[in-house]
Amino acid sequence: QRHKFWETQPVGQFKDLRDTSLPEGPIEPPTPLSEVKQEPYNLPNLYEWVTCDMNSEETCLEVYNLLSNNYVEDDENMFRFNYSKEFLQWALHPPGYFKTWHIGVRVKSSKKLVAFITGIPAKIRVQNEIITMAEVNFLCVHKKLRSKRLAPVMIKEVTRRVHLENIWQAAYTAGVVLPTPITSCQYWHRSLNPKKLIDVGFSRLGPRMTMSRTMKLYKLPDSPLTPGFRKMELRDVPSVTRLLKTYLLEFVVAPDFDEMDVEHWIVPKEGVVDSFVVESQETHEVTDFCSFYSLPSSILGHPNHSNLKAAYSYYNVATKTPLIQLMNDALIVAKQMDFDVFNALDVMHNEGFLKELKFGPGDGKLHYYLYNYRIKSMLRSSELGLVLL
Ligand SMILES: COc1cccc(CC(=N)NC(=O)c2cccnc2OC2CCNCC2)c1
Repeated sequence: QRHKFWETQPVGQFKDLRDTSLPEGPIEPPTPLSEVKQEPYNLPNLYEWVTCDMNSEETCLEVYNLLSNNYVEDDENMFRFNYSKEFLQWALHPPGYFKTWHIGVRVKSSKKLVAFITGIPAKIRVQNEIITMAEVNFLCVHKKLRSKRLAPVMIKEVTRRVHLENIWQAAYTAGVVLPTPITSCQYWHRSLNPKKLIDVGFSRLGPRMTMSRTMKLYKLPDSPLTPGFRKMELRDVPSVTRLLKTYLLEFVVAPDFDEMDVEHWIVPKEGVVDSFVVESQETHEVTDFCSFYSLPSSILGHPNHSNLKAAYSYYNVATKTPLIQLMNDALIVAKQMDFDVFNALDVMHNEGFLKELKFGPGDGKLHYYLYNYRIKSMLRSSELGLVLL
């Protein structure tokens, strides 16, 4: 019964892991567009497909509410991701996006939105191949409709609509192990507001630690320490793009960003994504940058806290400033912006700062997957240069 659905899909199968004769690359060839199923997959009778226009305030609010009440929770069901409306519009409207890849399911009678799944196009390099893929995200089925096998049909429908745009690969993450991860990342948390994190049960007081000792342990300076550290601006896009493109070449799987992508994904958007550059005081060139996105979580059933303000490490490139110093400044500004916690995966060069900057390991893993693309063997998480939202 395990992976009944995934055993039918063009993804690396566990049984193939031993078979090193299988070539790296697409598992199935593209289908002629005329042979791609033209009509949507069948849904159970009571439900209908809908394309969600995220530029519509009303629809965006429906999607926000569905996710806010039914999306991913931590393993102990104490927290649930609470993506903001502005974040969802940012995440789903990158250059070249397709409205038809923002897919909802409504109850025919009540028109209530009860499920959602999305794709966005992205140029991803795998080794030396640059492939236009779909990044699939926000798969959500209302709690009351679980184990009706809706998720497989949602995945088949987004795959069909991706195929109609002549795109044959996808990238996605999950907190569960499916056939077959290209890598599994450990996530790490750096306390910024330890008292609140302990109050809400996100963290626990260490052995032989008092609350005041803990608050002192995580205390940070009031402002960044690196000379020339400032908020990124639109005028920094060319230099940040050069820094990021060069840096990401170090990794086996990474996005191939151009200036339009950097303008969309990295230029600060209030309450959504923040980024900072280090501008050399002598040459005025940008030598480093760091960025993090804002993904709050609802705190479930707590008497006096309802929201956990969390920053998630995004893309960081240090060429002159030590990475540890750059990321310490990221922690300092995140604390200044009243974030409670700063999260990071052990991808790229992150392992180099996690312990030194007092991150603690989370209690789970985030697994990365490619659809219809086989790679020889699993990557080390430090070989991954892709951060999904
Ligand atoms: C603290 O509130 C939570 C609410 C729901 C789930 C989790 C645990 C968890 N699953 N965390 C992650 O997946 C995670 C941990 C560190 C960095 N990025 C992450 O996930 C990102 C990227 C994948 N899509 C969700 C956000 C925590």
